[in-house]
Amino acid sequence: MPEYKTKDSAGCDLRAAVSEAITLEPGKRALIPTGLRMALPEGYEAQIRPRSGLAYRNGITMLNTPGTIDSDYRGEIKVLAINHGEEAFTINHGDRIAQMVVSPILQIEIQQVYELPKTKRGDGGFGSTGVR
Ligand SMILES: O=c1ccn([C@H]2C[C@H](O)[C@@H](COP(=O)(O)OP(=O)(O)OP(=O)(O)O)O2)c(=O)[nH]1
Repeated sequence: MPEYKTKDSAGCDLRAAVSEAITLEPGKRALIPTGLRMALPEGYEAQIRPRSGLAYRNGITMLNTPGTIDSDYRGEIKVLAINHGEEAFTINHGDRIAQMVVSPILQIEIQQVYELPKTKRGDGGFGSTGVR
């Protein structure tokens, strides 16, 4: 059983738990099992994120990044990997394919209102402030 801890780094690595190697052709995606199930305390979530080295070198990221693991989820944690690179990439059993970060969440209740407080930005977004 590999160790999963976050003492010296923000995320703990997630390893592929596959009976057979999976080859991701360019542009293709796959759900990769990790063999992990967990019970997060209420008020926490886990995020599944890419490893930057795999992203940089091989174009392997998570399609839904950050994937959300709910505190009431008891199923196997899976990684939705996608190959954005130009070459096929093979994932073998035990490979570190992603990382997981656990963080507290704010539990909120959304209220419907007819007016919002004014700000300088207002409706501006999506590049409204330019690049310089
Ligand atoms: O990368 C991921 C994302 C999600 N999950 C699992 C845990 C999570 O708690 C559950 C549901 O995820 P999400 O809420 O993102 O999916 P949804 O499409 O909204 O499905 P649901 O209707 O089941 O909430 O799927 C994973 O194992 N890996």
